[in-house]
Amino acid sequence: MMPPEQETITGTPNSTTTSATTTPSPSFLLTNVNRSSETGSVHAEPSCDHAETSPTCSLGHDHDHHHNLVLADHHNQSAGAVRSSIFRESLRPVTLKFEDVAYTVNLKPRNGMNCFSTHVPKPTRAVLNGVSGLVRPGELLAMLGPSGSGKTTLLTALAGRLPGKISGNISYNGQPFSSSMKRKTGFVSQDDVLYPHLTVLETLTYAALLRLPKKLTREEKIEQAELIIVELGLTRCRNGVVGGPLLRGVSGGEKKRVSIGQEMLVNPCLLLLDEPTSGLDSTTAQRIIATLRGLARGGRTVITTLHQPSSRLYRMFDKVVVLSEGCPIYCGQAGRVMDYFGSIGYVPGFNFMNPADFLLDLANGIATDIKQDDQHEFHGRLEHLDDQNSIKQHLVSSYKKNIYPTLKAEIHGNHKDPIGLLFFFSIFWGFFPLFNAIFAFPQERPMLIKERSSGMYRLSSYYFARMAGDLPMELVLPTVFVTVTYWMGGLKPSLITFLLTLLIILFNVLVSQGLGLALGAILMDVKQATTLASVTMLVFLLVGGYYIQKIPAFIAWLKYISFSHYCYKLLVGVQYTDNEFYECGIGMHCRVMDFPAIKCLGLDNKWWDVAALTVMFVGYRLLAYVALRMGQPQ
Ligand SMILES: Nc1ncnc2c1ncn2[C@@H]1O[C@H](COP(=O)(O)OP(=O)(O)OP(=O)(O)O)[C@@H](O)[C@H]1O
Repeated sequence: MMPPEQETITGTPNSTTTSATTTPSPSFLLTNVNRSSETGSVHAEPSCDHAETSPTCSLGHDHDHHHNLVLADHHNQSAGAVRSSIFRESLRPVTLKFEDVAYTVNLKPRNGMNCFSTHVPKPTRAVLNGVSGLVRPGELLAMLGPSGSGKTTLLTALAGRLPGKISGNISYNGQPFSSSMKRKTGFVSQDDVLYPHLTVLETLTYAALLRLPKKLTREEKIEQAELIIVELGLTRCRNGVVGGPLLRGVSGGEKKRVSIGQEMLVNPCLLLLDEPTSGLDSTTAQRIIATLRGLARGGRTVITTLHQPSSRLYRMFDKVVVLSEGCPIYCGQAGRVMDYFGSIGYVPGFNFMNPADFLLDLANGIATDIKQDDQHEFHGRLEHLDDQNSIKQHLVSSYKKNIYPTLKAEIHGNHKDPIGLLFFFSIFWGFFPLFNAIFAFPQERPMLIKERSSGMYRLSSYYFARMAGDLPMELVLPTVFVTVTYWMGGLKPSLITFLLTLLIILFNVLVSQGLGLALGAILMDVKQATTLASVTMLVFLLVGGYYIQKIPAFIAWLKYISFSHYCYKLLVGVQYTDNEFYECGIGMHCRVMDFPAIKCLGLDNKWWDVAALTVMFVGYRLLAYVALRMGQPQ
């Protein structure tokens, strides 16, 4: 059972296996958590509103990486500050999925070919061939590949700007490209399209005046342009002319940032950039990628093509797609490429090789080194080791075999979400005793009247008998469900975790039953009680914390009276301990309790949750009893 796609973001820094929604469930950690908890370095500070999250991770012995993150964080913070002041319109997160994208172009017939002949097929060329991927809000995806591998074509297709017929599926929050999506998409082309005679300030101001919605005043639009200048570090050259081939103007990096600024003005949810760092020195390139990462961390979906990023740049990407002659050879977490290619027999020629160089070599069919253990098999498989085409073919077929099925399942959301399933079953299983209990008192009116005349209301012996009768079922079925759920999730919980999970679900069942008794006793009308119970359960479910994490303030208090909320908190709480870590980036390990979707829940006081459930367990029954004593059963 998956939650529906949500607008709220409580993203994760590492989400290969996260849900296909914009809200990764805590289940993501169950398969990624480092149970040994030996990892030294930890980060902190994820926020419940990922849109403003700025994770600061201290890293395992990696100075460069640390430097990158500090730089990125600086940008994140400034990006966050500017966003909060200028972008009053909320950002709508976009999850972009593309599956089996293929694009073929017709080539001009060669001289001598008879164009009018119906027998000679028109020459065509497959520019893209079965490219798939998934990018969530908060993620920065880089497309890598040699020149002519199809990066720009794919980027243009994702921006909804590619003419001609594209086969495959491209969806934006599950919908095809639309005019409203177009308004939310920013596209920065490889060549900066700017007026050379305008200054940086004029360029951005005019763009703001022309592109921002009419409801903003002129002053507000100008203010936004000014803020973009600050955010992109263009203050020093704000009055310099942009320049062009015949007019010396600002530097290439500054020009590129002006182009990005033009798109940022409209606060795009989806930002696509074609080679934003081409021709720039590595520091400027790093600054631009850090800005993009900051924009992504602010809740945007950012995709960029790059030619040859340095290893420092590479480490800033969340995901990469690697293309070789239009075919994908890798799509997934940037930090896992070495592991993946190592697993299929390709290792870099020397230690500490830039992963981007390694990937580009592979995409060109150049395998610098092949693992000793795989040599034999490899020689058998390929006729000539230096045959670049064979290497490419092998990489493409390995992708199809190893990556594509998982990616496809992720795109379709067919992944396992054990906590979600447990929560769903606990709620689902709570419905039966709830509605069962509703009938207990209204159906017993005659007996209750009799009891009343004798001066003693009991909680119905009939009810007790039935509860006892139902108990085996109510115990056995949750046990089966919990076992099946863990089994389906591929997890092997400890016996304690398993028993605690079971206990929580049973507790939830009993509280649910108490609510049914109370409603039945208060209303003494099955129809009314059933309706009220359905509405109450729905509200409790929605504010429980699984489906919606950022509940509007005016109804947020409802979670305190929702037993589903406490049940969910405890269910999540028993799966993890305080000193567990998960991999939240390359070489980074974060505390599980700091995972945004978990931190939002606040699992620090589990005993309070148990106490709240106990109060409800007793309270509902007490309420039922009082209602029976005070009520007037006729
Ligand atoms: N409309 C078209 N007609 C003919 N060929 C095309 C067309 N569109 C793309 N191609 C070809 O498809 C291939 C991929 O082009 P694309 O611009 O996507 O590559 P790229 O990976 O972005 O290259 P670069 O890194 O050099 O920008 C190129 O060989 C290009 O010539």
